[in-house]
Amino acid sequence: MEANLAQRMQISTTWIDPYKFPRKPTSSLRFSGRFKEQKRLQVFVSAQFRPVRDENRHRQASFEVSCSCNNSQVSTLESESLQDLFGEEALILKNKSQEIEPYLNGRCIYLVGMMGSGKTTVGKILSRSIRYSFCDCDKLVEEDVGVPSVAEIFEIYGEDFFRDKETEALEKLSIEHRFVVSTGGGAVIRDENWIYMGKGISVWLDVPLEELAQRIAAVGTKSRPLLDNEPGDAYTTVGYLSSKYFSC
Ligand SMILES: Nc1ncnc2c1ncn2[C@@H]1O[C@H](COP(=O)(O)OP(=O)(O)OP(=O)(O)O)[C@@H](O)[C@H]1O
Ligand SMILES: O=C(O)C1=C[C@@H](O)[C@@H](O)[C@H](O)C1
Repeated sequence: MEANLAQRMQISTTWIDPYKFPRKPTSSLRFSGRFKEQKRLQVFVSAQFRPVRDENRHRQASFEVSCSCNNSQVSTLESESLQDLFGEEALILKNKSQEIEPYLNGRCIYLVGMMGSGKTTVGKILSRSIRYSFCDCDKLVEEDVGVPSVAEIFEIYGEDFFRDKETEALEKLSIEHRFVVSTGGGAVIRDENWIYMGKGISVWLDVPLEELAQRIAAVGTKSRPLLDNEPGDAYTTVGYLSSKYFSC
């Protein structure tokens, strides 16, 4: 943040109950600043440590700071480079995205794909490469509803409510520029969502079923309401949903 802007801010800080916030930050601060009389800008900063293991199974700590403005996540900084995690693939993605950047004219990019297809991973690398902000649509909905996870929103209010909120979030994003948006796995099922996503460019991450099932089985389905409610193993469930959402 520019120094002169920071100087003009009246900063108040509040510790936030991590259980009420979707990202479950280790610690967080809320700043709010008043510019002139009418304009009010709220910036939310959250920080979290994530333990990760490298290929030799050494533990490493990764530190992430993200910043939201008017309930939209506007930037994320991570101490650990995602590029290191995905090596050559990340480099190819970075080079390709820099090639297309001049043709984007600031239009948003919407990543669509099944749960676990890599929308967040790819989105973060892509946004950094083309100097866009990264935004996770599920997180926008969680913040809007004030419930910390998609799974809980489904449980408390049901899927239709979640989908309505998702459509609202996409509508708000549709007037933005320079965002890479990771959409919810099921965002593709509503025609209305395509009208909003059509303002930008949508990219489908089409991952083979076997790979998806492995990724999902690795972390379990507890936090994934749609997958958790389906009978059968990860492969069967992913196959069923994938054909429901993405069969052409
Ligand atoms: N190209 C890749 N190669 C191998 N693993 C990957 C790749 N991309 C993502 N992953 C892994 O797959 C898992 C899911 O990735 P990610 O969270 O990015 O998917 P997503 O589409 O955002 O999922 P969600 O439905 O939770 O939003 C993560 O554990 C991630 O590390
Ligand atoms: O994790 C899940 O099961 C889901 C998350 C959201 O992306 C939703 O869009 C999806 O339909 C279900």
